[in-house]
Amino acid sequence: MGDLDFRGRQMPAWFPDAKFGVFVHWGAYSVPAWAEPTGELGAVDPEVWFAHNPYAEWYWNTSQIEGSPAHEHHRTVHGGLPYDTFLDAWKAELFDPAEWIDVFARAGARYVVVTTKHHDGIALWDAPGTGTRNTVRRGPHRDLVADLAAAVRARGLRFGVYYSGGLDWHAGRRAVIRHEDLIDECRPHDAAYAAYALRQVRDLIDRYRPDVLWNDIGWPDAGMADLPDLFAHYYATVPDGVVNDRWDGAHADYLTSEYQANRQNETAAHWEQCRGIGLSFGYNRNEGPEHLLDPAGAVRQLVDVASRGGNLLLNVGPKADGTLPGEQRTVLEGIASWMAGHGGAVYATRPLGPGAAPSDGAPWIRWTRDDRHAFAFLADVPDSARDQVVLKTRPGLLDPATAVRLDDLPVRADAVPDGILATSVALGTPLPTVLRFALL
Ligand SMILES: CC(=O)NC[C@H]1N[C@@H](C)[C@@H](O)[C@@H](O)[C@@H]1O
Repeated sequence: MGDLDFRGRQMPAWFPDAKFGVFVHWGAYSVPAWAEPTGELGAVDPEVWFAHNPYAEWYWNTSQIEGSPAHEHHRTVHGGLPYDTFLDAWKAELFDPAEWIDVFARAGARYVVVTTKHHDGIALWDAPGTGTRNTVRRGPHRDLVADLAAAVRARGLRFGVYYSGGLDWHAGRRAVIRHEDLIDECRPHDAAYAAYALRQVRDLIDRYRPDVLWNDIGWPDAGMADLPDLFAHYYATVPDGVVNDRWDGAHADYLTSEYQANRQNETAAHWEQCRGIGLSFGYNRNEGPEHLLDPAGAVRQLVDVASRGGNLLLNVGPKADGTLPGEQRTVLEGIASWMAGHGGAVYATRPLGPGAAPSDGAPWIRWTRDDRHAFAFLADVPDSARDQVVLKTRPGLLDPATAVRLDDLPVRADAVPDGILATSVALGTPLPTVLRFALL
């Protein structure tokens, strides 16, 4: 990742301390809210990915692919109408930004990143150059970016903007049929689009002062020379802002992975894994419980990422009417109740590093640390273990006698040859139990 003139720029502590953010993908695509729940990015054959795209926010593209189920769905259910019809049908009549952010804050999110313009080219603010192709002039008739920025900041959370710099289906490109299309064929790279996109990102910076600048897919070739000034302007406007890595290699404060894709980025000094609660970022009416993380799964995703030094950006796909889908809200509320008693073992921690081994099976074990303590997260301890588990640690790392459970239930911890034998109750639950030890 080639740093431009920002060599040696320090990562603001708030970002790695935050550990947990909520992503919001909300757009005209939330009206059809239709995709095949095929599988996770990185686990589905790229050859079938685009025609059977589980990302409901890709509806315009998927429905253009002849022979795809989405194409058939669009023809039979929506009469093959132009995609922008969905913008006018998007009313957001029940949208209550403060209510959303209350759910996200209680779940323990420390930052919220919202789509401001996704690949469909429709802006959620009165973006320069979009004419009426935005939510202020049509559909919701609201500056949704401003509404969300205000609600996020009123709750003391950090606010970030997602912008699709690399793909804009209104910039006159054909549908993405296969992965290599994403490089050139289907992406706008011309000077006119580069000026258009630059003007919009500068507008986002100047209007909303976002704490996170989250670009996606890449940046137009003709606009790469604009980026040093853009980032300099951003940092001058938001000194402790952070920039992600999807600018075609121009610059990054941190690297990103997405579901199972780009996992190699999770070894960087600073990184963030993004994924939906289900298989899609935009709301997909075809997703059922079998496609979604359950609360324990979401908590363990967060703990696993935090234990390896990353942040989890977990996505919520609101419905077109502005309500949060019940099944997604349930997951967030499950995270909330666990984080209420255990967040202190996640926030502002760092990987414990060598000397204490995570597990890759049952029991599920992860570690974090702060300046004075090590935290062991245990889940799925088999019944046969009778609520005992050996935590593999090196001698002299931590003091077993100082073991306490963060939920105040009793625990016994004894030094054994390859670590610590912890004995307690209900270690077999899917939701992690957390033990705290003093570091020696
Ligand atoms: C790895 C990659 O380029 N992903 C693009 C992907 N990012 C997600 C956060 C969603 O916005 C998808 O719709 C988008 O295509």
